[in-house]
Amino acid sequence: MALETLPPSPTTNGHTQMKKNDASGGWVIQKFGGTSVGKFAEKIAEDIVRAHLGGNKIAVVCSARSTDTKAEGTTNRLLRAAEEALKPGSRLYLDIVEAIRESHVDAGAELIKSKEILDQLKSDIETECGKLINFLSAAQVRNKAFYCVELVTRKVLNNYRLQIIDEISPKTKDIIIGAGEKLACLLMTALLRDRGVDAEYVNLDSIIPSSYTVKKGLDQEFYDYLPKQLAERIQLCEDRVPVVTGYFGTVPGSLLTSVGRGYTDLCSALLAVGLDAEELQVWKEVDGIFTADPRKVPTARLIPVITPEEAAELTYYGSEVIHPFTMEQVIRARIPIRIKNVENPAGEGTIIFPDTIHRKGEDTPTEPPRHMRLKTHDPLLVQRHKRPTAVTTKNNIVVLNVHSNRKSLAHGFLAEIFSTLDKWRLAVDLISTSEVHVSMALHSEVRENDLKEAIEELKHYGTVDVIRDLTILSLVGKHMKQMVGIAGRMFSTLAESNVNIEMISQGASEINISCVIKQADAIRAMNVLHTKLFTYQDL
Ligand SMILES: Nc1ncnc2c1ncn2[C@@H]1O[C@H](COP(=O)(O)OP(=O)(O)O)[C@@H](O)[C@H]1O
Ligand SMILES: N[C@@H](CC(=O)OP(=O)(O)O)C(=O)O
Repeated sequence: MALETLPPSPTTNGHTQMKKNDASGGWVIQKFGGTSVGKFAEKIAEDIVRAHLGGNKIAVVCSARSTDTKAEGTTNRLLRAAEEALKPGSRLYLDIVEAIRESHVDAGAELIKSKEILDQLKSDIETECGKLINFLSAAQVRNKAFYCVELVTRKVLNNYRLQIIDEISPKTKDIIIGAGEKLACLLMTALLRDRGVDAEYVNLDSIIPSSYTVKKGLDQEFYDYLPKQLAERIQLCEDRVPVVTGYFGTVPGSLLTSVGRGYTDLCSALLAVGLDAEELQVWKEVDGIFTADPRKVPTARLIPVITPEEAAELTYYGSEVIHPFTMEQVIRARIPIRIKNVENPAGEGTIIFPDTIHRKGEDTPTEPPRHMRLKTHDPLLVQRHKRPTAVTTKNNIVVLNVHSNRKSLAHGFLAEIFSTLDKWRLAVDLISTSEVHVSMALHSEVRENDLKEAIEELKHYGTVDVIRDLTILSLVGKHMKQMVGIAGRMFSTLAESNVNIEMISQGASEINISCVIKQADAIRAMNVLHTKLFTYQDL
């Protein structure tokens, strides 16, 4: 019998009464990232989920486990297994799945005291890993068959240059990575039950029926549809705590290509909307959003409240605390998002919610969150001092400078440049232009080959020079548009510290001033700006 259907045991691990999810308060969604599930599962079960029951109804969303870094986590291992399964004859994917199986069984054995629950968990892990191996083996067979057809076709066409398909289809990859969230949630459900919480495993892999189609990408229709589906599924849990796989099936266009890594944040956001939650809590290993990356700037301070626009700018410019798609739907539904630390559950964290001040282009200011009882000293009502909100850096930047050969008019020049970038699927992070000159900063983690091809093509329109090993340094803050001279202070501070500036750009949003500097200067520059521009008495 799978955990999904196992009846709660009334005497589990000495807990005579299983805690129910029957509080009168509204829903709070608690999303836990992979490294938190990997390192602090017990703390999550006891000090966070169990401790919150009683006041609110809780829904838990988990990512795939990472015991050390995300790079070494289950999702990356699964992606490696998928690559291996592509190679005809390779059996390495079996070793990878075995290592994943073993790490989940070991974690269960270490954490779970009830033999009955542990045995059940082990059997569920075996089943899940068995399904995964079958799927990977089938993908390998399919690939071999495709390879044979290619061989025949190319021979017919007199082309003997053979290629093995070197990329697994995005949909197949989605199904493979989904196993990571399923295993993490099976473990978390078992652990919660072991600690006296009546929990139910909720596997979302078929929440989107295969018949569901969208016209183009993940549009608003999809964002309205999925929360309803999720809410319906959660209602079936009645008064058990749902432990939901942050993986939500094969979405139109594929999860990895349409949403990308970090998709479990989006899942929790849509669940919050579907359940009309009081709050979405994203639990991490940092106290919230800081004025700068606390690993790089020791004097960085926690920001109590931040607007979604500011959080989005920080996310795009190197401080990715939550997935950029998380905010829009939740804020639309007037649900606050709170970033909290699993290692410090008592901390207030950072609340992401719009302030009630008019923004340019908007007639009506946003209303405060419906469920928050605002107090007069509430930070949402307190005007912050006029200083930037945060400073951030994004490394591995390459700058392309294109000087026009004046064979086309200025508007044609820009159109040609952008169609080249579009053709090679290159996204520009920052741009600065004059009629005959364009400087563009791109993230260099793009496919090196695409970048090379694009550069060759850009040479048709002018001379191109390429500068590598750069960093985008950005000041972000909603108050900056009223701060006369802030850009001047930013650049003079950098100049005084001998930081050379390669390129400057002020975002259209007016809440971001960015420049490009050498990567070797990045940490020093960020610390200098933080010291000089982030103290109240200074401005
Ligand atoms: N402004 C910022 N505020 C908070 N964290 C930041 C900021 N900029 C960068 N970071 C980094 O983002 C990371 C996010 O938290 P964590 O949960 O540990 O990472 P992950 O989601 O990658 O597992 C932290 O390690 C922190 O150093
Ligand atoms: N496990 C997935 C999804 C995710 O959201 O991860 P995390 O919450 O650990 O960032 C990934 O690594 O992409």
